[in-house]
Parts: sequence; structure tokens; C-alpha cells
Amino acid sequence: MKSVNILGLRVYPADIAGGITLDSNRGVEMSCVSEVKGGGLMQSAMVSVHRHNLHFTASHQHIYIYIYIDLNFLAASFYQKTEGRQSRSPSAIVIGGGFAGIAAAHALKNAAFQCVKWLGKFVSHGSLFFIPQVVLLESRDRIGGRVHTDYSFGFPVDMGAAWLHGVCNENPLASWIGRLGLPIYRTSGDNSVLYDHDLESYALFDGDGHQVPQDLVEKVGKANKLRYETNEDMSIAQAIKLVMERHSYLRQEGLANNVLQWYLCRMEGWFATDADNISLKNWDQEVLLPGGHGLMVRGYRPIINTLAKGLDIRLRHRVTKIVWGTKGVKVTAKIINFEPRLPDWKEEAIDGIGVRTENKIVLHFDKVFWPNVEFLGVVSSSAYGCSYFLNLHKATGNPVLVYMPAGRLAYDIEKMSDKDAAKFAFSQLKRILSDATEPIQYLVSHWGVDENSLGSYSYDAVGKPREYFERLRIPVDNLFFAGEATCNKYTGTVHGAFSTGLTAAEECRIRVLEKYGDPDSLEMFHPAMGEVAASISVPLLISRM
Ligand SMILES: Cc1cc2nc3c(=O)[nH]c(=O)nc-3n(C[C@H](O)[C@H](O)[C@H](O)COP(=O)(O)OP(=O)(O)OC[C@H]3O[C@@H](n4cnc5c(N)ncnc54)[C@H](O)[C@@H]3O)c2cc1C
Ligand SMILES: NCCCNCCCNCCCN
Repeated sequence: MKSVNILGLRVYPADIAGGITLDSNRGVEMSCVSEVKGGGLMQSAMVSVHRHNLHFTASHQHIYIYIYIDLNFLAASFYQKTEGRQSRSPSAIVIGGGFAGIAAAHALKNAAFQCVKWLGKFVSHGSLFFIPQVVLLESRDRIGGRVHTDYSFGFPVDMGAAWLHGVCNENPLASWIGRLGLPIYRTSGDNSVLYDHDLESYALFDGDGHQVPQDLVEKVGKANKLRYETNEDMSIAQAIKLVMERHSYLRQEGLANNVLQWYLCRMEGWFATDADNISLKNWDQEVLLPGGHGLMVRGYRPIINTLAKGLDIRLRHRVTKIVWGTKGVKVTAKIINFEPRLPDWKEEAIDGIGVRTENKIVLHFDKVFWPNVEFLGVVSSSAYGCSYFLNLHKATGNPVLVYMPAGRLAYDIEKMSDKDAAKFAFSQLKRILSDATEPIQYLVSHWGVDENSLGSYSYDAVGKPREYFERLRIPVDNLFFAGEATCNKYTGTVHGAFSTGLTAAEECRIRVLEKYGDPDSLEMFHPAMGEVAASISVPLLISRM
């Protein structure tokens, strides 16, 4: 029996048909079909690789295809070319230049470097010949994926990921952040009621612009410590309703209820979906690293740029079709339609993982007219009606507020033009600060409708086992998968995506050696993944300690 604490809101309990044709003259050619299936957003890819036109592998005996796709599906294949030569060199194609794809390509490229060093020492003894070439194919005209730092205001603003969840040395990204000297503004410590914020520096208002007394906010946050015992999974929304029905003294009314709805709205932001979709059983099973949550003051871009340095990246290369192996394997739409088909357990995981939307509407003002707090909120009688504004001025010194709708609200706002979306965000601000001046610039993200992401990040859907995330990661024969939705521990995060990219690259490397290399040499190739950065410990630069 699973026990769940219920406390305020901390309730404890496209198909893309994708393809590449590697052309001997041009490199890569692609076409794509993209569609959204009702009920859930699914993606997959189909890549065709034709033996005769893999130009950059022409002199190699083994071609290693490493396919990395949108909703973080990664497929890899060995392609054997036996044209006389006995030399054996794999090549790698990474599909998708998000954090996981870039991490994988970076690690594979390092593996190549290690091999060259190793070769220098052993080739004269007739040992394994192994110089992988790595090419990364990215459908957008930029790298980063759901990490996208915009500079159009003249300073960095993250339109996707902005926080480092877990400001500590165990964070897989810590060594990179430390080494690059990137400052972090910590918005919460451990076990914060609001995930990435403490109730330390904020202002909550009711719809008429009156500030909600802080003791009420804290009281509601601490209110419902009841343990709820159930074997059955249900949604967070349903669980709260049941608890309230059974324990009338817990029922929040009037303003207290609106504050409770606001907590719920923040939880919906964390999972990018409505509370009706979030699994009571599994929502708290991800690992939250210690050290609280910190904003990347200069944005995430410097890390992705550093990891991408020296990689062969082909932008605007959308993968639409994959045929792999000596006889060819097809991966087609409906989630993933592999030939041969993926095993049922894998397809079930792809189907069962939820992905919905959180967006950002960034308002740039000529001056600051709001209170000097980390965030502003508007409470309402439903989570849908609540608002959350992150005050970037506190962390960065720039006069910027970021309005972040999630779930159904984000979905509805995505139907508006950018201008109307910005107007809507501003109208929410006007409700609480009547003397607010119009923004001078705005930016609007569209993660839900963007065919390259079709959602913001994955969540635990009601009735689906948590191990789906791990199932999604597990390789099938020589097909490999990576990305945030394959990360059981750190689902939905940048560091989670990053770590699965490294893992997938390492598994690919080992597979190449097992299949085509000298197994005894595995140790000699060791390395590469995480390499230098991981071994250097540089203290993180954290403000608001
Ligand atoms: C609004 C928002 C806020 C977030 N906030 C945070 C946060 O504060 N902290 C945090 O840790 N995480 C946050 N996240 C989550 C984080 O951004 C993601 O978990 C992470 O960036 C995912 O990386 P990925 O490599 O798995 O996938 P992606 O970044 O989506 O990478 C996939 C790549 O594949 C490309 N691609 C797709 N289809 C094809 C194709 N057919 N052919 C070729 N290329 C293709 C895409 O363009 C993309 O570049 C946030 C996300 C969003 C949207
Ligand atoms: N406070 C604003 C919310 C910002 N959303 C970031 C959520 C990132 N991923 C959460 C992972 C949940 N599994």
C-alpha cells in the first residue's frame, strides 16, 4: 500500500515521421511528416540510410548510426560495409541537438579522440582500428532544443529551461557550470513547498489587487499534512477532492481556497500539465538533488555552446526516415513503428509517458515598477485562473517579468497571436498592479505547438508505472534512446537530458566494441564520457545563499 501525504499542494502520495538520406554529394537530405495525435503527443522518426550513399563513411567498414530524436528517442545501428578493406571504423549520427543529443555527440567525439591516442600507441601491434566520425543532425536552425537562450533584448533570457534543479556538486552539470564560471541565483533551498521557490521573497495578490497576508499563504502551504492511503492510482486533483470531502476541517474556503488553487497552479507548472493528469502514486518519485533550485543568471546557452564546440552539426536537417542495418530497418510514425517492430514493453512506455506544455511570455519594461520580490502571483478560485510572474530583475538586474502558464491555460494561450498572448499576460499583471506601464518588448514561447518539441517536458500520467521512463531508455538490440523522458531519476530536466546523452553514448561505444572490436580493449577505450570537466571541481557561484 502506498502512503501519500497531502499537504497544500505538496501532495505526497506526432508523430514525426522523420528521415535522413545520406547523400554522397550533399551530405544529408530530408523530408518530414508531422502530426499530433489526439490525447497525447507522440513522435517518432523514420530514417533511411542507404549503403551506397553514405559519403562520409565510404572508407569505413562499420557505420554507426546514432539517432536522436525529438521526444528523446534515440536509435542506433551498425552498418557494415565490406568492400575489401579490413579496417573497421564506426561513424555516428546523432539526431537532435538538444542537451542530450549534444552531450551524446560531445562524448562520442571524445571517444574518437581517446581512440586516436590509443591507436598511436597500439596500432603498430595490429590492434583495433577505431576512429568514429560524429555528425549531428538538427531540424531547427539552432541547437539547444528546449534550452533556448534569447538575446534579442540585449541580454540573455531563457525561453525554455532556466533553473538548475539541484545546486550541488552531484549535479551532472555542476562541473561545466563551475568551469565556465556561470553565476547562479538560488530561488529556493531544499524541500521547498513550491519546488523552485521558497516562501521567502514573494507577493501574492487576490484578483482585486489586494495582497494576500503572508501568514495565510504559509498556513495553507502547511495545512494538509494528512496521509492518504490508497492502492489505486488517481490524479492529484481527485485526491485533493477526496481528502477535502472526507475531512471537512481541511476544506479551504474563500481566500484560503484561492491560495490553495495557486499552490496547485505551481505544481501544474512543475509538471507542465493540469492536476487532473498527474499521478498521485508517482509524482514524487523523481530525485530532487540537494542544494535547492537556482536560475542560470546568464542563461543556459554558454554550456550548450561549449559542449557543441568542434562538433559537425548540420542545422535545418530534419530526420524523416530511418532504415538501418544490413537489411534495413524502418522507423515510422505512430509513436515509433520500427521494422521489426519494437517490443510491446517499449511501445507501451512510449505511449504511456505524458507530455504537456508550460510556456513563457517575457515582458520587458523600461523600468521596474513592481515590488522587489522573486515572484508575483495572483490567486483565483481555480488553478486555471491563477498567475505566476518570475521577477528576473531580482536575479539579473534586468527589468523583466516572465509570465508562465502551464497545462490547459498554456494550451489556450498558444492559440493566440504573440501580441494577444503578451496582452493577456499584461492584463493579468494589471489586475494586481494597476499602475503597470506597458512593456516595451515581449517574447512568447510555443513549446506545445512547435513541431520540434510538441510539448515542454514529460510527467507521470495517472495509472502509468514510473518505470516507463526507464523502459524508454533501455536499448533494444542496437537501438539506443535518450533525452529527458528517458531519465528516471531527473525526469523533465536539463541535467537529466544531459546525463542520458552521456549514458547512451557510452552504451553505443561499448556496443561497437563488443560487436566489432576486441572486447579486451574495452578498458583501454575507457573514458571519454564526462571526461575532463567531471574531474575538475570548481565551486559554483551562487547568490542568495
Ligand atoms: C518552458 C520550459 C521550461 C523548462 N524549465 C526547466 C528548468 O528550469 N530546468 C530544467 O532543468 N529543465 C527545464 N525544462 C526542461 C528541459 O528544457 C528539458 O528537459 C531538456 O532541455 C530536454 O532536452 P532533450 O535533449 O531531452 O530534448 P530537446 O531539447 O527537445 O532536444 C531534442 C532536439 O531534437 C530536435 N529534433 C526534433 N525532431 C527532430 C528530427 N526529426 N530531426 C532532427 N532533429 C529533431 C529538436 O529540434 C531538438 O533540438 C523546461 C522546458 C521548457 C519547455
Ligand atoms: N517556477 C516555474 C516553473 C518552471 N518550470 C520548470 C520545470 C522543469 N522541469 C520539472 C521537472 C518535473 N519532473
